[in-house]
Amino acid sequence: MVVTQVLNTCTLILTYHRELLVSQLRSIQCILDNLLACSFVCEEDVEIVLRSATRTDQVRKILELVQCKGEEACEYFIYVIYKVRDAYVDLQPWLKEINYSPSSDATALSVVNTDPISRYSEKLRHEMSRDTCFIMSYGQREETRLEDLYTDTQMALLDDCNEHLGFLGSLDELFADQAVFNPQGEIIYVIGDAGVGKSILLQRLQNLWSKKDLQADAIFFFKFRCRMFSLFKDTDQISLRDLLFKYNCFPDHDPNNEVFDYILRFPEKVLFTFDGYDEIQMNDLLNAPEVVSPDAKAHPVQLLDSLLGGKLLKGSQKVLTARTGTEIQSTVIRKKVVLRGFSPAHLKTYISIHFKEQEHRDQVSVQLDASPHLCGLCSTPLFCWIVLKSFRHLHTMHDSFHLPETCVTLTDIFLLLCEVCLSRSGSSAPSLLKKSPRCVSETFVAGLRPLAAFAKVALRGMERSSFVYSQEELMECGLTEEDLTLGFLRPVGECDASGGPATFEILHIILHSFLAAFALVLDEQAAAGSVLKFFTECRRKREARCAPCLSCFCGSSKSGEKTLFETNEHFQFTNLFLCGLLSKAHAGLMEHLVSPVLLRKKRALLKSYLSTSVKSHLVGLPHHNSGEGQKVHVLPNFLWMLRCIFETGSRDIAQMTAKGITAGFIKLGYCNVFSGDCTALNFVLQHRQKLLGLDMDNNNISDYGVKQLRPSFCKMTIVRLCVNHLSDSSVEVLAEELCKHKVVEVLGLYNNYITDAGAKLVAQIIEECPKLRVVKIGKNKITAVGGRYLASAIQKSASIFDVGMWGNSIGDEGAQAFAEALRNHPRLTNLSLAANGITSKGGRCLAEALKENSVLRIFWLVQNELNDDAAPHLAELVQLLIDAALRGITGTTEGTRLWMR
Ligand SMILES: Nc1ncnc2c1ncn2[C@@H]1O[C@H](COP(=O)(O)OP(=O)(O)OP(=O)(O)O)[C@@H](O)[C@H]1O
Repeated sequence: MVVTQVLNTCTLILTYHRELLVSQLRSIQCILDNLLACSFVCEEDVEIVLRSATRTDQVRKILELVQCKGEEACEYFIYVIYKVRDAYVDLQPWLKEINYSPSSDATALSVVNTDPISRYSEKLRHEMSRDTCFIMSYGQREETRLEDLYTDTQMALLDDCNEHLGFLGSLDELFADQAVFNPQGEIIYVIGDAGVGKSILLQRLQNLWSKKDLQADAIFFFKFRCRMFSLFKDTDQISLRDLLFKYNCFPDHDPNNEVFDYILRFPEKVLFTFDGYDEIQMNDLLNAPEVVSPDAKAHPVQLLDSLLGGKLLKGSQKVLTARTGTEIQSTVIRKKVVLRGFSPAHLKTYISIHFKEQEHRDQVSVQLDASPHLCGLCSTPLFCWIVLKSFRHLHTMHDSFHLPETCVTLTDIFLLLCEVCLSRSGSSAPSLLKKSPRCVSETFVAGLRPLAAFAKVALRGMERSSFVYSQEELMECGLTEEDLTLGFLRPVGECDASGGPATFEILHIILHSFLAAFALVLDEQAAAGSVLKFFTECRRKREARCAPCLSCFCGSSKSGEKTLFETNEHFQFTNLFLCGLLSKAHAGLMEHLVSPVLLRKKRALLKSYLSTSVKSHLVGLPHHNSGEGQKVHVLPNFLWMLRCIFETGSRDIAQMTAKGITAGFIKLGYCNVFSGDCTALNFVLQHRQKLLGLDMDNNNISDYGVKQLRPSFCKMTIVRLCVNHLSDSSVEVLAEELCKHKVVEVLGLYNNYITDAGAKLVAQIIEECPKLRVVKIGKNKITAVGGRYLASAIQKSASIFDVGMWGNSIGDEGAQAFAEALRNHPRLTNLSLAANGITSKGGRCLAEALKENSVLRIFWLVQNELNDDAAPHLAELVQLLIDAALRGITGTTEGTRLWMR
């Protein structure tokens, strides 16, 4: 401070702090540019400075120069350091130390930021804005702006055990501390099913950052698609610098490597996005040592591994996306977000963004409302996009186009997409006056040549697990230049690592799978049996899969054998579409494209394969006995089997599967079941004669899924739908069905969005279903009103024995109602009223009621607002209970201690 007062002129300040400035001042060019622009120095001065060999000498020269020019030049020198913060980050503490505040003379002068770091940041923003402002659309003819079409989706936060922690309110919250379960971890891990919008979410982040609208402290943003890493040869070796600059953008005018140095010094200012980690392919390279030096050359996958594992650029911010089910080491994860697709409200918004005309909005909404199954499919943004796009296109082309109805399959949706692409070939803009009748088979027959060629391309890619094609390869498969604009492909500039000719990929990986399936069906040359090649591949991979992992990122592979990391979902999708294309429902169309005899042969082969594998799968499932009878926890492959069976539409196989489930209780918990899958499940369960328990906890079935399961509830003894985003409208369906059939024994609805209206319906189920023993309805949105309905129903029920109400807000009024229910209840043994906002008033009522209850054994009251007032009353009853969990009582009196016993 004393020094600052003495050194009251900038000239003296520079003299006094010369040593520090010489050692810390970087970005010489920016200082020189500004001194020159304001005429404090001339061109010749600049030349003299730049002639010095080292940076430190250059700084010395500059200091001499400005001090020679006088006080004004010295102050301007400091002012530049003050204004261009990013470039002179090291000197910011020094400015504080000297208490610098610019004079009005200095602020009258302008400062231009010509610092390489800021310039590079600007360049990155500019290129990122250009690359991210459009959303994928059909072909290269039509483009939609991201900001016009982007709609929020449900982004759920998970903890390290995959327990639901609520939703993200906005994308900015992605970087907030909320739900961080491992502060040492650096990766924000975003997972979700195929087509749920992971890539679009990253695109949105990139676009926001490019416009400086993202609340993340990042000067640089590097985006990578994991798919690009499969384009490198095994022998390729590159440096981290090349990985960053060659595959994003190159820093101009940076002779002293300042940008890269900055990145190494301040990795926390760098944000990375890596899209599609499930597509990373592992190979022998992974046994090579990890990369720890930023100067070393290594295979790009190793660099990726080291970046993700924090061995390189430790402290950088990283968002990684992958398909659900892709496991990575939890120690590197900071927080986890799972994308759940569109909620009904999002869907409405998306429809209104898509259609400007009210008439179209209404038509689509009416058609969707009539089909919960289609709505379920449309909760996945990709499927929704196809459905709405197809509607718009086909509606303008043809007289009366309706969306597919009740039993729409994924094959139907992708056939629609192909129809749209093919109907665009050679067609002029659709005219409102000249609408033609729609004939699907005609469109496909007319477009068969390009369709078969695209299918061939897709099959090739699928066989070699590489999804990027050169124009040459496309031509080899029979495509013409004109075909490329049909809409099946999109260019992928960023994968063009070597600056070579353009490369392309199929619009979306699921369309890729669909086209590969089409190729298998169309192929008249290969043996009919080869149609099953990807089923075999999936089985092989299932059997071979052992701890798949990147070397340091996911633990090391012990076997040393060539292990594949990628999920085999694209094969599973190909199989699924194969089932659809060979189904009887599509025979009418396919017979126009392939010989009917061959088609029948392939169908028979597929059917026989499916039957055999369903049988062996079901026999092989691990059964175990539980209090609720024989139970079987199905494996994820079971879900794919159900999906395939549904696509075939084969009642025989569905019947056989239903019979093959010998256990009385199947667990499909944490199986990633989404609402669209419920139709497939229902398709099989319809054929089941015997009663069945079904545990679907922790999935994403939503109200649409429950509606799809409606016909199956008649045989369900156990209905567990906890953590599934259900609202009261699901409970309406349940109440109708369960009360009609009265076989239900266990009802699990924990952690959904059920309100008092839903609670009233659950109360009806309790009253009307005489076998109902267990009801779990905790963590919903039930208040005293709903609490009273439930308590009154429980009071009347002679069968109910276990009730979980934890985490609602029934308060004292609700507690009073439960107290009444407890009084002399003949069977209620377990009750949880924890975390319900109950105070001592409610506690005293419960205590009084307990005096007249001799059966309650487990009673949870933790996390309420009881205090010592209630304690003595309840305490004397503790002895009666086996496990009275009554913590949460405040106060330190004798009563409390008694109570805590
Ligand atoms: N939030 C969104 N708003 C509007 N449209 C979306 C949104 N998310 C996805 N879409 C639509 O769905 C399509 C597929 O999304 P995207 O490619 O991001 O899915 P994904 O989860 O990355 O799929 P995959 O795992 O199969 O690669 C997008 O091209 C877009 O048309």
